[in-house]
Amino acid sequence: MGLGTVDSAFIQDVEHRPKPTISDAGDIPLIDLSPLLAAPTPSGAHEEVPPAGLSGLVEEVEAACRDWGFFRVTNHGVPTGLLERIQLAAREFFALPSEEKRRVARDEENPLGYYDSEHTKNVRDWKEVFDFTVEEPATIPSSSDPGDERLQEIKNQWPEYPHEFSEACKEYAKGVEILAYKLLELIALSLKLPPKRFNDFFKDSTSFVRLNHYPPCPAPHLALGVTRHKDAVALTILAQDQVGGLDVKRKSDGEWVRVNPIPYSYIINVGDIVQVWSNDRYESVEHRVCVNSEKERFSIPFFFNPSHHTMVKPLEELVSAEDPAKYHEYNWGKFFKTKRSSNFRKLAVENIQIYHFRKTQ
Ligand SMILES: O=C(O)CCC(=O)C(=O)O
Ligand SMILES: [Fe+2]
Repeated sequence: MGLGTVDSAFIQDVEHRPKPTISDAGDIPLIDLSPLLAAPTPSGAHEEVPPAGLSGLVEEVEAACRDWGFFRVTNHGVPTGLLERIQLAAREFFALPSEEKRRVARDEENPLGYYDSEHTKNVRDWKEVFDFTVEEPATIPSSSDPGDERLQEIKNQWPEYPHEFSEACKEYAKGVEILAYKLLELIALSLKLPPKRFNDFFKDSTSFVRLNHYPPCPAPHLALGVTRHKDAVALTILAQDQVGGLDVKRKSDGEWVRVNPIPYSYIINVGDIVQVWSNDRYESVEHRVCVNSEKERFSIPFFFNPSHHTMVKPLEELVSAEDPAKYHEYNWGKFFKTKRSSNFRKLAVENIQIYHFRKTQ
């Protein structure tokens, strides 16, 4: 990071390097959530039928999740001031000298804090990150070993500078979590389920927020800010700045398309957990981040995750004799622990993925 030349650990294989031009994902759905402010909230519904004012919105969410796995939202209710405050805190934190940032570095024991050497698909990402959980502390398994039932409390590591940092982070997380629950309820309704069908899974959540900083890169045609990947989570709620660089693999034709920034909107994507719960009705879609040689970029994903003890499997209501469960169940905590410990270093093999739980048909 910050090297004049690019270390070979960052270099992508030829087929995964970004092309010089990319088309804009202009047709990615943009959903106006204002009906949520005017009509009863999704939680006002007690049945699988959305309240009158929300049925159009639920249909839009259904189409977006089915056709794209990605959408953007406006009028989402997260106060602008919360986003501006955490963006400023992130900018100030990443501008600190490296030794200062390393005082809150993650290590093998604690997966939270600062980190600049993540490998996605065994290629190093051109970025530095800071992770914190929404619940403080959060509980996860101590080991990825399925026979080991011990648990571990993971604690946020807050830096001394900037002084406002932890406050800005905590308040932002609380604000976005409200939006996360609204989206979860809309997604439940869109699958013809009661709006709170998923809510219990999120008590004692393992949700976390990541601050991403992508410094200018001298070789943006060779490296990526984040290598192509799918999010292992339930839902991601992403704030990106005005620089741009997020690419989504469009389902209709498999082309990479750029999600250009719209100020104060959020980018939502369904993760692997929703894919499994919905028995593949909604797929978790591949995405990546391109970097550029002039501008640094910041982004802030909120990863909405269930409790560690959640057993993830296709929902009973969505499977039938004609449409049997496509996945074996897996324990979210063990999955998370395996993924978090293995992305700490370059591996000789691929990291854990949900298709390892797919049933052969
Ligand atoms: O920076 C972005 O736009 C997206 C980052 C991302 O995909 C991730 O952190 O999982
Ligand atoms: Fe992602």
